[in-house]
Parts: sequence; C-alpha cells; structure tokens
Amino acid sequence: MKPLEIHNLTVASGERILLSIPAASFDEGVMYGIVGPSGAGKSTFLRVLNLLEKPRSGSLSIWGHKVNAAELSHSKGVHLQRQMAFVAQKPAMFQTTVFDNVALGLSYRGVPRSRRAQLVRKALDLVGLEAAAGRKATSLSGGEAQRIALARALVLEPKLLLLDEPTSNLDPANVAIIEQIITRIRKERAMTVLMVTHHLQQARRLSDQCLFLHQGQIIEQNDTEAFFESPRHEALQDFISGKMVY
Ligand SMILES: Nc1ncnc2c1ncn2[C@@H]1O[C@H](COP(=O)(O)OP(=O)(O)OP(=O)(O)O)[C@@H](O)[C@H]1O
Repeated sequence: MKPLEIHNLTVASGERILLSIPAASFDEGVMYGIVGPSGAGKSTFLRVLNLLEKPRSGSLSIWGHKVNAAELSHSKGVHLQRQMAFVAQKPAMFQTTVFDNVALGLSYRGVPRSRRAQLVRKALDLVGLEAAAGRKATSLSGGEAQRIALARALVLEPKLLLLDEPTSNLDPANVAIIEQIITRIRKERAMTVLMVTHHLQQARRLSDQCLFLHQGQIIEQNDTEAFFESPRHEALQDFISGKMVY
C-alpha cells in the first residue's frame, strides 16, 4: 500500500488552473524533493495534501484510503491529516513556552500528560533544543523557531512529512543543522517526506527522488542523480543550468 497516490487532481482559482496532476504516487520511506520556478504551484501542492486548500476535482489515496475532492476539507479529513505533519515556510510560534508549542498537537490528539512530556522531550532532544523547553517560543531566533516547528511536526510521528521550504531565510549554519536533523530522522524512521525547496543543491543532498513542477504540472520525476545529471525536459535543463524559467 502506497502512503500517497494522486488521481486527476486539479486546483483552480476561477478560470485559472493552478495545479493539474493526472497521476502521481509516493513510496514509503522515500524522500522527495520538489523544485520548480516561482509560481509553479509547489506550495499549492503541499497545501492540498495537508487539506489546507480544496482541490476542484480529483482524489487522494492515503495508505489506500481514497478521499475525493469534495471530502478534502478539515472537517472530513481529520483522520487523514493525523497521518501527516506539515512544516510551513514561516512557522508561527504560539505565545507560550517552547514545550507547549511542541505539545499542542499531542493535546489535540488526547495523548495523556505524562506521555506528552516524554514525547516532547524526545522531540526537543532530536532538534537539539531540550534546554529551551521553558523559554517563550516567540523569543526564539529564526533558526531555532524552524527547529521547533520541525519538533512540533516530528512529535506526532507522522507517516508523511510535508516540508515547505524548511530552510528559506536561514543562514548556512542553521541550514546545515536542519539538514542534519532531517537526515537523522530519516535513518530512524520509515517516513515519506515531501520537501519543497528553492535550493537545488539541498534537493540533491537530501532527496532520493526529485520532481520538477512547472506551470502547475509535474513534468519530470526521477531518481535524484539522474534528475540532475540527465534531465529530459528542456525546461528542467534550463532550470538546473540557472536560466530563467517561467
Ligand atoms: N488562493 C489562491 N488564489 C489564487 N491564486 C493563487 C492562490 N494560491 C496560489 N495562487 C497562485 O497560484 C500559483 C502557484 O502558487 P504557489 O504559491 O503554489 O507557487 P510556488 O511554486 O510555491 O511559488 P514560490 O516558489 O514563489 O513559493 C501562483 O501564480 C499564485 O499566485
């Protein structure tokens, strides 16, 4: 059973088609890098998967459980959403402690207090911020906040992790820290990861496979090495070589 399959998915705004994916599937334990020019629909894609955006048509199958576009909303999709976790490009910190920020999702899921404490400490340890548990989350630096956002996602032990530009706006040291965390958790857990990134070298370093999203369509998908070394589509060749692609 695949963690995620997509069938005839379209997202539109008025007459404009923002995303059109006839078919795609994602395997267990594989990390996918999603790249493409600005406005290609990368964030829209992750937002649909995370039930934040309703598609016009199509369906998703998550571990074989098929959900049609009409059902892809928060109220009907909660059981699906609980299998995944999403880290936004600019994660918002709630005005409480770091500990409570990480614990929040567990509280919603009804995890008992003592178990919550155990899981939160483990997640904070994973991102190297156990000492920050009592700090106000809004006082964190950008890099620390991004690590806490990762901890907040990982504490839920998702089967599917969706990352939307997890290191944008971070300095190289923090980029390296986040990348190390992602690499480490992938060794420890059989999680499927979909990561949107603007950094081609980051996609190359971290991903097993890469997808090129262009004008709302996946026009190329391949093993990472082949994706970069022998791109088939001309737009991807241009994109990789740094030419402007619209
Ligand atoms: N809710 C919306 N209503 C109308 N248009 C939208 C909406 N959300 C996104 N768009 C448009 O859809 C297109 C895809 O946007 P999206 O943010 O998914 O692109 P992206 O590939 O993530 O871009 P970037 O790399 O710049 O973040 C853009 O042209 C954007 O303006």
